[in-house]
Amino acid sequence: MERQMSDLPGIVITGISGRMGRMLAATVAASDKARLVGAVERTGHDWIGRDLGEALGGAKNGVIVSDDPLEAFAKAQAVIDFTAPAATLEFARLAAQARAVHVIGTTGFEKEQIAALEPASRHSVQIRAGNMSLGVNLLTKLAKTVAAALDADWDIEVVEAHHNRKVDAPSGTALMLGQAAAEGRGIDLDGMTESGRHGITGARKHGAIGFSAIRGGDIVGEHDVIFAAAGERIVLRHIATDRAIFARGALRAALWGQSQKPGQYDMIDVLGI
Ligand SMILES: NC(=O)C1=CN([C@@H]2O[C@H](COP(=O)(O)OP(=O)(O)OC[C@H]3O[C@@H](n4cnc5c(N)ncnc54)[C@H](O)[C@@H]3O)[C@@H](O)[C@H]2O)C=CC1
Ligand SMILES: O=C(O)C1=N[C@H](C(=O)O)C[C@H](O)C1
Repeated sequence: MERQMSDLPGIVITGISGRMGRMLAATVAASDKARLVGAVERTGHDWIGRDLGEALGGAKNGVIVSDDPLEAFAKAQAVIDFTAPAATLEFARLAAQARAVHVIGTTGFEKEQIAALEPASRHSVQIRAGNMSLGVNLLTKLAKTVAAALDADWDIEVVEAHHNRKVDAPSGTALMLGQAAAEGRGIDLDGMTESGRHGITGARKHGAIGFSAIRGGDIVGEHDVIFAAAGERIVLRHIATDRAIFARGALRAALWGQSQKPGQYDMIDVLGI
């Protein structure tokens, strides 16, 4: 029997006017596996109450931009959320109330905020990753493998570059890569991190994992994991040239989440790698 449009999982996108919100709107609209049923922005934004298609500069699509997340989530099977940490904490609670899958792309969380996401995952599927692309998730595996093969005489440095509007550092991806390297080396990343070097810093701490951030122009996202030893260097690199890779990953997660039990997941779970 042919599948009706209304049988497809309904998706709500939060932060709809943002860089990722717009990319997600295009990705869901182009998909034959999901349909857009809601779009959320912060209260006071000038898109609230407007037809999304028109707000994006095209034809009407019948989705009205809302600042009432609970009402929007109640109509959806999944929420795709690339906003800001405080907003995502609230959306986690509301997604759990609506029993909707919550795909979290937001980065820049404090440790306590990550812990505060857990209670909602007892009632909803929560999928969170600092990077939703296949390439970066594969790179975390490689970083872990390389770190496991090398001793602490190989200095590990994570260098990331992003556009000049990015508000958090190190990037969520850099933290994923640093965490993977720490796991490979069998150390706790906390207490073994070096970042923001400036002035007379003293020599590099033996065994530390370093983080550096570049911000400029319209760089979508670039990450190097450098393993540097006396006389040689290994560099693992990912370059994102199109935000569509993150949006496609997020939509894939939203669909995958439809058949999972409540709990916390990441993109490694989704991709099965
Ligand atoms: N995990 C991944 O693969 C990726 C993650 N990101 C992360 O996604 C987040 C957003 O990135 P961009 O789209 O570049 O930022 P952006 O600043 O362009 O968009 C964020 C949007 O969220 C909206 N927003 C903030 N608070 C809100 C609230 N309470 N209710 C509704 N909307 C709210 C803002 O108004 C804005 O439109 C960042 O944390 C970024 O690091 C970005 C790209 C890929
Ligand atoms: O803010 C961005 O743009 C990006 N954020 C994510 C991160 O913090 O790593 C993913 C990607 O690099 C783009």
